[in-house]
Amino acid sequence: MDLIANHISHRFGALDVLDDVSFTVGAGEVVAIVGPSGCGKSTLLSILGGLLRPSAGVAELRGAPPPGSLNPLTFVFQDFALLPWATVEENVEFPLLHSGLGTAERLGVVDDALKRTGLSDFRATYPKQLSGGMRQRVGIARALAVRPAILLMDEPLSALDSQTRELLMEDFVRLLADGAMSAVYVTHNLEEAVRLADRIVVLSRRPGRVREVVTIPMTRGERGDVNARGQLLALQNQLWSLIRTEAIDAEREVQHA
Ligand SMILES: Nc1ncnc2c1ncn2[C@@H]1O[C@H](COP(=O)(O)OP(=O)(O)OP(=O)(O)O)[C@@H](O)[C@H]1O
Repeated sequence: MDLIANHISHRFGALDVLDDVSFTVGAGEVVAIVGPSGCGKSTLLSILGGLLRPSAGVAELRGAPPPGSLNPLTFVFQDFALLPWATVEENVEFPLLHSGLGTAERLGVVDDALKRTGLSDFRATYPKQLSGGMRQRVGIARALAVRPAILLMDEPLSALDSQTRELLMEDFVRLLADGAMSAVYVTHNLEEAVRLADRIVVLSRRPGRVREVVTIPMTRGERGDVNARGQLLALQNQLWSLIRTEAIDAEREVQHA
């Protein structure tokens, strides 16, 4: 299933946020969106996920969802967005409650999502008893439970310390390895972008326009190798040189706002 951003523009009142943004996320592909603060990355993700109607253009899905998919698109948020009064298992089951699945099938799906995220031993635990990294794993398990074609991720690792971030990046690489799911990955972190994405859409300062699309010429597996570090760093520098000047301007603008 492909996700297509087709000439998307958006304004909030008098504020022009996105200007004629187009790209395609093919089946099994991971596309990162980077750009200066406030350039419209989260707004674009909301439009792609159908939470927000763009002022112009359209976000389209093409092709059939994977078998058994309950929802072709699902979000993973920076703040995890878990239900604090519910256990890990109940949090993961939550999006399935009105899915029409029978209890046995529902619990099977939950088991599978918990297994894939290494949470099987924590099913009866409450979010407040878990570390940030484990909470985000619950957020990911809940997203997987609807068997999505495409994960929409908004800074999913930014609330975590660097070691936990590294471990979760490895989790993402594993989860995405079979090419069954695609992802759109919004991040400020260029290291995450070059480690995880197949292509990186670089947006300009607000109103965000597609400035460049950078393709990463290595498989995700190859990027885990120590010998790939130099090449990844060079790609990160290439991205930073594309957004540096505008990031400084955007920062000044935020400080004076
Ligand atoms: N609901 C809204 N109403 C009005 N303005 C909004 C709304 N949501 C976002 N904005 C404004 O739109 C602009 C783009 O916001 P958005 O959060 O999409 O940018 P971003 O690139 O994700 O930002 P950051 O990098 O800081 O996370 C900002 O100036 C923001 O203040």
